[in-house]
Amino acid sequence: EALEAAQKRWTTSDFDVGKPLGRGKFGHVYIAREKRSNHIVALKVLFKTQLQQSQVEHQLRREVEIQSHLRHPNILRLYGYFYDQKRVYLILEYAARGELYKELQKCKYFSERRAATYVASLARALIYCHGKHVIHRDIKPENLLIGAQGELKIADFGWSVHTFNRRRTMCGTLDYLPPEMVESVEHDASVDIWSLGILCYEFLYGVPPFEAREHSETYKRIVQVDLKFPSKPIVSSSAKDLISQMLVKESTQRLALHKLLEHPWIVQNADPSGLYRG
Ligand SMILES: Cc1cc(Cn2cc(-c3c(Cl)cnc4nc(-c5cn(C)nc5C)[nH]c34)cn2)no1
Repeated sequence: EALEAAQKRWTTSDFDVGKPLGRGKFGHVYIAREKRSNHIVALKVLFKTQLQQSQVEHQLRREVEIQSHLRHPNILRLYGYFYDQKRVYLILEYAARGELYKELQKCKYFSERRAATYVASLARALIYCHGKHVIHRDIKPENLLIGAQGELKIADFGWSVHTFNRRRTMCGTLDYLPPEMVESVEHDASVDIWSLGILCYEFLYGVPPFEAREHSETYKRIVQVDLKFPSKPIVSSSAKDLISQMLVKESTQRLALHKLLEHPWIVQNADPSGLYRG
């Protein structure tokens, strides 16, 4: 429809802009309606001055380039972008049930069925991305949104890269980084498998596995893969087995994503539709 029209020159007058949905480091996200199609979108407004100060323009260009070409039910669509004197605008898919991390904070931790359903849909989205030589590199609750049917949407490809130009820069919060990125050595698509393992642990226990008061402590626990499972909440040994196969220091030994989808814990707990209806 109108939003898909390739290379249309968008301006703010094409939209009725509504309330702010959230704020990030470089700007805000508003709910908006595209006037011609009445399509509801999320309009991400970023300030050029702040982007320039943090030298992230190249990252933003990559985010737009990568996300605009990805088409998957568990990846937030980026329909287009435009800019004016002071701001850059990203026209994004609106996720009607908001941010996953708020849902996780509210529930403290998820049931095994809900966690497995989310992990399976993220694995399918990552298989799709890796098939296009894209690694996300920043899979964490803050970058996940929930669609109208309860489906998970990966957002914010600000740290994603095309694997042929692998970078060594540090990125994202420490908690989710695998050993090879914390030690800033070469990394590949298996970094997303590590982060998905961290996410699965946090879905089930409410905290990431290597959390510590000091950065230096978290760093040590990651490189030593100091993985411990608390006695509470009670979690099945099958779930622990899956997590233990993903959080492996040697990146080539991590469970492959297509193997994850065949793991008994996923097969027995994930809803095949990828929708968690509660
Ligand atoms: C700048 C900046 C802010 C953020 C974080 N952020 C993302 C959203 C967002 C997006 Cl991109 C798409 N759909 C959304 N739907 C919601 C939402 C829906 N409900 C009922 N409540 C909320 C909140 N937020 C969405 C907002 N902020 N990233 O960069």
